[in-house]
Amino acid sequence: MVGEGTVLKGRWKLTRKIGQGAFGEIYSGCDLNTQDPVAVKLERWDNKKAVLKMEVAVLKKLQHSPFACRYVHCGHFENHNYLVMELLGDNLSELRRRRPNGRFSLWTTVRLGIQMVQAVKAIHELGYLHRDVKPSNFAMGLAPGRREQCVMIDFGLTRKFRLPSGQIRPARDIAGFRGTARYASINSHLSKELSRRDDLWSVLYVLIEFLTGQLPWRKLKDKEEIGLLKIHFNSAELVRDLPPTYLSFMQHLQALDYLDCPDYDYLVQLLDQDGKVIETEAYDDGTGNVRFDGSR
Ligand SMILES: Nc1ncnc2c1ncn2[C@@H]1O[C@H](COP(=O)(O)OP(=O)(O)OP(=O)(O)O)[C@@H](O)[C@H]1O
Repeated sequence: MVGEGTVLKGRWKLTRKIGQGAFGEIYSGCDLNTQDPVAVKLERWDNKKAVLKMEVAVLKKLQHSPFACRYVHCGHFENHNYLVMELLGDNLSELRRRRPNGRFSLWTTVRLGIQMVQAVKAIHELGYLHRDVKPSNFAMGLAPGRREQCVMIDFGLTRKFRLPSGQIRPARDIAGFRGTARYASINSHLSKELSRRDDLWSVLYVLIEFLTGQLPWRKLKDKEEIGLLKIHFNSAELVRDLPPTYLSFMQHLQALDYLDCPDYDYLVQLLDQDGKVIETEAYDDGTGNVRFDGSR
């Protein structure tokens, strides 16, 4: 049995189970050689939806990016494949739920939003779509110097959108739903082939939830009903109570076709404008005490 207390390859000790996903289990642990904290993701060999090998491949390619979890090691042990990586802090879903009214401040949302767009840009530049952008797939760094870093995790649903020639893969007529119902794009609900714009639709839904504490379809369980409500709200109404930035963000995504490359820098600039306004207010207000944890 692999579980708490197990030592993988005489080096990585599993200390505590910290996550249970559809495809595997996550443990916090320790590198017995260096005493560094680590996280270990385990996947059983008999899992029909084995994805860890692909996840490792994408993670290794993303190591140049500060928005990716640091890769440590991978291997197999007693009927399991495993991935050893940097131990991160709480994921953004847990952090939001702990805030009053389940909301982050505009300041925190701006900081997180900019990093999420940059993380998505980094994976797209490699030729992959993430296809499951959601708050629990981002976590804050724990290591010194990484504490304000928002890190993308879980590459189990990624898909290459470029051919070796560099061209975009032709869209399949029916691709099926991919992602998580609350945050998936309308295209995913319509079973359309996903492209770069769709990861950013998920970012937009996440940011709306961060700011308002909810999405209009939060109470629905049925994927089809959620899709219909997203279509109903595919208008300015969705971002009615938010800074104008969010309407511009949405309009940029609405204008993108399957093949189009999103203007990531424009989206970052939009979010940054709100950040600048808040900084000015913080200065005027004499506090200068802006924090990253949603306390403003
Ligand atoms: N490196 C890490 N450090 C700390 N916690 C992590 C790490 N990787 C994952 N987790 C935690 O475990 C949870 C599940 O991880 P992950 O999404 O990679 O697994 P999964 O099996 O693909 O899950 P799901 O089916 O929910 O997408 C994350 O939401 C996060 O809270």
